[in-house]
Amino acid sequence: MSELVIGVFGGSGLYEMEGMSDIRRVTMDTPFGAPSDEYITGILDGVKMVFLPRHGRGHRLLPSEVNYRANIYGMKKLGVSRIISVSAVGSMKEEIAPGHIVIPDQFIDRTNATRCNTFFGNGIVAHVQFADPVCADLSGCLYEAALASGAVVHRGGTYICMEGPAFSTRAESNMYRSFGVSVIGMTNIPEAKLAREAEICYGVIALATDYDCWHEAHDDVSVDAILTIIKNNVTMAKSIIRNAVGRIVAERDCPCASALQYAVITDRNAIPAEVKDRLDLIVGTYL
Ligand SMILES: CSC[C@H]1O[C@H](OP(=O)(O)O)[C@H](O)[C@@H]1O
Ligand SMILES: Nc1ncnc2[nH]cnc12
Repeated sequence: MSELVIGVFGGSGLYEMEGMSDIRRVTMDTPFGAPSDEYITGILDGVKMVFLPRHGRGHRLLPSEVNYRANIYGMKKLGVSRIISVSAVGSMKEEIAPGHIVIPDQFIDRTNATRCNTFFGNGIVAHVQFADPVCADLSGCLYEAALASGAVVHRGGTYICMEGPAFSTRAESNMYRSFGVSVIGMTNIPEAKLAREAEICYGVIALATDYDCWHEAHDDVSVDAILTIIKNNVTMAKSIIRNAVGRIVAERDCPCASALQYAVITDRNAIPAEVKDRLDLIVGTYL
C-alpha cells in the first residue's frame, strides 16, 4: 500500500500552513513549466503534507496565469494522492452567508479556454469521466472536519468557475443565480480536471467571503471585503485541514484512483516516444 501524502492548494489569503514539522522547501521544474512557487513539505499530526500557494507567495499570479498543469504535476511527483483546495468564493444563495464554509460537489465551467485544463494532446488523446468532479470520499472527510471545527458548513453545491480577473457584472451574477449555483470563484475548474487526469482525489473547502453583486442589502464584492472575511476565517480553514488529515486513510476506494484506466483512446503505437516520456508520471502505467 502506498504511503498517504496529502496536498493542499492555498488560495487567496492562505499562503502558508502552520503546525507542520520536518519542513522542507522543494523547488521544482516540470515538463509543463514552473509551479506557482516552492512546495512546502512537512508532517502534520503524523501525516505527510505538501503545501503550495496557488497564486504564489505575495499573491503574484492571476487565476488565468496560474500554471495549473505544473502545480498538479508537482503534487503527483511528490507522491500526493489527495488534494485539498482552499478557495475564497462569492455566495450565490441567501443562506450561504459570508464566513460560512461550502464543500462543493459540482462545477460549471465558465472559463474561456485561456487555461490549459489537460495533460493530453500533441499525439495522445484521453477523455476522463467528470460527471462527479470531486472525490466523494475526500469531500465527506472535509465536511466532517468542518463540523468538528465548529464551522457553519453546507454540504454539496455547485461552484461556477469564471475567468476573471474582473468580478461579474450584475446581469451575469443574476444569470448564474438562475442556474441554481451555490458559489462563484475563478480557480477550481482546471485543478479539478487535471487532478482527475492525474488520478489524484480532489476536494474543496470553499470559504464564502461575499454575496458577489446580486444581493440588494449587501455591498458589491471587493478585494478589500474578501480579505477582511478571509483574515477572520483562515484559522478556521487551517483547523478544518487539521481535522481532515486524521480522517483520511491511505487506501483509496474511489474511482479517482483509476480514472485513466479506460480513458486513453489513441493507438499506443501511434503515440510519439517523446510524448510517452513527458507523460510517463501521469499515464505511464497504461501505455
Ligand atoms: C482575491 S479575490 C478573487 C480570487 O479569490 C479566489 O481565489 P482562490 O480560489 O485562489 O482563493 C477567486 O477564485 C479569485 O481568484
Ligand atoms: N464574488 C466572487 N467572484 C469570483 N471570485 C470570488 N472569490 C471570492 N469572491 C468572489
